Amino acid sequence: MATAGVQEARPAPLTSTSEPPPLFDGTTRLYICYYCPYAQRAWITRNYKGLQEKIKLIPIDLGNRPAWYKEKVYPQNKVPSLEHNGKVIGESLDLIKYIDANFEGPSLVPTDPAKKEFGEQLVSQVDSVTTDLYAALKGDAIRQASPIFDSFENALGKFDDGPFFLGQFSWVDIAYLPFIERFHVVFAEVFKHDITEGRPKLRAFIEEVNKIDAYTQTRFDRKELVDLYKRRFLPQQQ
Ligand SMILES: N[C@@H](CCC(=O)N[C@@H](CS)C(=O)NCC(=O)O)C(=O)O
Repeated sequence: MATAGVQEARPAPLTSTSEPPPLFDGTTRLYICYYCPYAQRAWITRNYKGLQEKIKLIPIDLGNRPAWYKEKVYPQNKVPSLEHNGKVIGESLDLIKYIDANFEGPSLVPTDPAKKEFGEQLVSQVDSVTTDLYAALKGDAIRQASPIFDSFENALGKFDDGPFFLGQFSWVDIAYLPFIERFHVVFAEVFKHDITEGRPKLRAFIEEVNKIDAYTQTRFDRKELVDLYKRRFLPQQQ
């Protein structure tokens, strides 16, 4: 298991010339890409539950993907996917819940009905929220994204027994965190705008997640992230 503060070794991504691992040999494998926010959700979940020894990380080079990944592992040809018990499951939001329900480690879904219901509501909105954030990058970014960051601030105020969306750290934080990380960094570096300014709960949230090793192990290099976003979403900023 990774020790606090020590970075777990990151194996080199598999490419079109890499041999497949010995598939369906009983090993549980999580196929990811280091910069993918969806894969990061499953990766944080695996780390938070302390499953570093039980779930092997298999990074894929999406730009030069091995053909066997689509043919033999995951026909949808996306990451993340999880090879477990002779089958392969995908979709990051489903995977958070699947890993939580099928492996040992601290539970990520609270039992309190009010928290459960609010959590389901927040997670059901995450795809449209992130779509709107990416759309904001193409327009008047700060003005368009501000109401979304305000909605995070409001949601973070709903439960007062901790700094996270449902008070204590949960699957909701994992669903939102890879995107909050990316937009926090990109707004700071590209637009010189601190999304936590005037949003103390969002600031506390970011401070607290940065103390969670399961997450910090998965963080993407700040400079590489900005370069990637400039190339992909902000060609006008290059
Ligand atoms: N809805 C999927 C989205 C996964 C996804 O789009 N992953 C991207 C990388 S960030 C991918 O694999 N793209 C490859 C492709 O679309 O060909 C999930 O939540 O798991």
